[in-house]
Amino acid sequence: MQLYRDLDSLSTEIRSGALTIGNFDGVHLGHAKIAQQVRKRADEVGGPAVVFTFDPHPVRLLRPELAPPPLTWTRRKVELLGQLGIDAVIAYPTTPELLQLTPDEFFQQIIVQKMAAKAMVEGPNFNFGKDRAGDVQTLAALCQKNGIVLDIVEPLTRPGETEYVSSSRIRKLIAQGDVELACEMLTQPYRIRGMVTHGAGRGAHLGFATANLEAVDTLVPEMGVYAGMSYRGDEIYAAAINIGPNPTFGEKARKIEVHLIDFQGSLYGEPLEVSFLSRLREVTTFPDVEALKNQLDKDIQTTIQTFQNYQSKSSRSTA
Ligand SMILES: Cc1cc2nc3c(=O)[nH]c(=O)nc-3n(C[C@H](O)[C@H](O)[C@H](O)COP(=O)(O)O)c2cc1C
Ligand SMILES: Nc1ncnc2c1ncn2[C@@H]1O[C@H](COP(=O)(O)OP(=O)(O)O)[C@@H](O)[C@H]1O
Repeated sequence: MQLYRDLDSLSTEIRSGALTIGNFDGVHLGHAKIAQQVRKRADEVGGPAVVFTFDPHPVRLLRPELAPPPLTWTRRKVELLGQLGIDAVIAYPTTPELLQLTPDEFFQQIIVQKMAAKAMVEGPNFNFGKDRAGDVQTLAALCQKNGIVLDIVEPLTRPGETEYVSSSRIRKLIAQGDVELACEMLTQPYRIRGMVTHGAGRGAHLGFATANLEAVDTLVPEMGVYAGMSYRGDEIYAAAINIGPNPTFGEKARKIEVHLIDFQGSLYGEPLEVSFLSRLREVTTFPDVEALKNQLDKDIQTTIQTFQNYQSKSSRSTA
């Protein structure tokens, strides 16, 4: 899997393939449906399967106050799209000049000249060019004129639901703490990353050392205690996560704390990734430290169980 950040250094392997343009934030099941069609068309035309995405999202430049926190950082998006059979991702720098291109100019300069696309795949609500003036009808006409195959893939709806799976819907679920339902709509459990910094130095004494995460650049779930996993390089640990203050100790600041089960050692200064499987409970004020420790014991047991269930479910689905 290749990540490109401009179109000048594009190797020829990136040209003449099947292309989709979009934000792909979170990489959910609807995105997977599009990626599958891109893969199929790429094989038919004998070229690469390519995702073209803007980095940062245009809304971040045009209306920063409206830009929601993203669900994925670029490298993670690339990783997830790679798992769906995509060969290359272009994370194109969003510049004011680029946003000035009319739909026609964008199509000619990017899709035809730079990418030489042979096939395109989009959803029905695709817009492109200055002021989002181009839509799927515009795109269909341009593709036809240039001999490019175009598929419009219907948005994915889960069985029994009417609202389709979307990044904004998943964003809402995570902001409310419903990481479990979000997980069912994503191709992988929701993940954040951060750097481990020093906290109050209490955790180890309690018998539950917690890595405090800072510099998280994507959406942080609602406050609460969660069961999940933590990734330290190639190592994976079951992890009990606390997002919130430490009211038992009179601390009001929101922290993101991760206890890695069966890990010993130092994590200070390291990057750490954490994913969320389920929300266990609210952050509570305990009458004393003993009561907190008893509850932490229970949280850890539930986390181990949740982790094991997840692992056996994912090994069944890949078997
Ligand atoms: C899984 C988990 C759940 C927690 N739940 C609570 C809680 O409900 N109430 C609370 O006051 N602190 C809770 N804590 C936070 C501990 O109070 C905190 O980890 C401890 O004070 C250590 O802080 P330090 O890392 O700054 O030293 C929780 C921590 C973990 C790992
Ligand atoms: N199982 C573990 N989970 C999380 N952190 C651990 C673990 N074992 C050791 N550590 C280390 O201990 C630190 C946390 O200890 P703690 O006493 O809670 O201090 P702090 O308040 O500085 O976070 C982590 O940042 C990490 O370097």
